Amino acid sequence: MKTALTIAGSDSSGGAGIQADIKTMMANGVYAMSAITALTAQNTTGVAAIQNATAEFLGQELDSVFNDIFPDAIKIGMVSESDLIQVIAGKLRRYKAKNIVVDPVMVATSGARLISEAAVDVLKNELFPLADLLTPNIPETEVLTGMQITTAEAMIEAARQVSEKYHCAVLCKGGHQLNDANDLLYVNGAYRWFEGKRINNPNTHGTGCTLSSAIASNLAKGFSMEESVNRAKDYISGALAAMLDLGKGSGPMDHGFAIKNNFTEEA
Ligand SMILES: Nc1ncnc2c1ncn2[C@@H]1O[C@H](COP(=O)(O)OP(=O)(O)O)[C@@H](O)[C@H]1O
Ligand SMILES: Cc1ncc(COP(=O)(O)OP(=O)(O)O)c(N)n1
Repeated sequence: MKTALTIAGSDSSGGAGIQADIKTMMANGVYAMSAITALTAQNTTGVAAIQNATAEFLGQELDSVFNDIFPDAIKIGMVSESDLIQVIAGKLRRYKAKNIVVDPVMVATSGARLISEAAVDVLKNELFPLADLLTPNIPETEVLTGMQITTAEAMIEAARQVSEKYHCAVLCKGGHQLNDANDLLYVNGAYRWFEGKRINNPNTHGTGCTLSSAIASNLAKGFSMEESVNRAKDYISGALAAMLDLGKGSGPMDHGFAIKNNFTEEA
């Protein structure tokens, strides 16, 4: 069985972060492992508190995973402080990690800031150069380029700039702002649109986490970057279309929609 590791924060309400990643990886047929960067006290209405792991402990989590079950792909999500980012970068280099997907999580849809101002530069300088794929949404792409992105052309130009600067593929997600649910992949000097029909579901908590871990799962299984994105788009569309409705705010998706079977039947 292929394996994937998520390095991210825990979401106590289970819709984003580590919990979304593990559910997604399982539904996409890979063995899921985790290194937790932070605990968040969070639900569908917002983030009440954040407790970061220490850099030393995060390092021990990563050593424990890499020295035993080597991950075929890695997804990196919320990492809020510079020292944690530096530990991750050091371990990825040391263990020669491959198929690295970095979701540059900055602000939750609920409005909570999930990375300190100071850590954004460390993320760019230390982690981005190790990534095979970056998956910023439009506000994150604006922070990374200093551009204002209001058109499809601006999305292409911004993705080009990020891809050339960090020598990796970039998937700029239009889900929250532009163009239906069309995302733009910029890879090796060329771009391709991945078109998604916008699903009229107000419950989109954890969409970014879910997409990036679905892509990592498919890279772990040996699919190309383009096919991994294609399959991940199909998966997230299915999870949104299942119309789960939980919580008082923007609720989670049904990550298990594709694996409903005898074990999920109710009495
Ligand atoms: N209502 C929707 N219908 C279909 N796809 C969506 C919808 N909202 C987001 N997506 C898709 O979910 C993925 C995550 O995008 P996005 O929500 O922008 O990420 P983030 O959570 O990082 O802001 C993208 O592929 C995006 O196109
Ligand atoms: C612990 C944790 N990590 C990441 C996020 C952000 O999730 P994301 O999928 O980018 O988007 P929203 O959930 O904000 O739609 C989070 N909330 N918590």
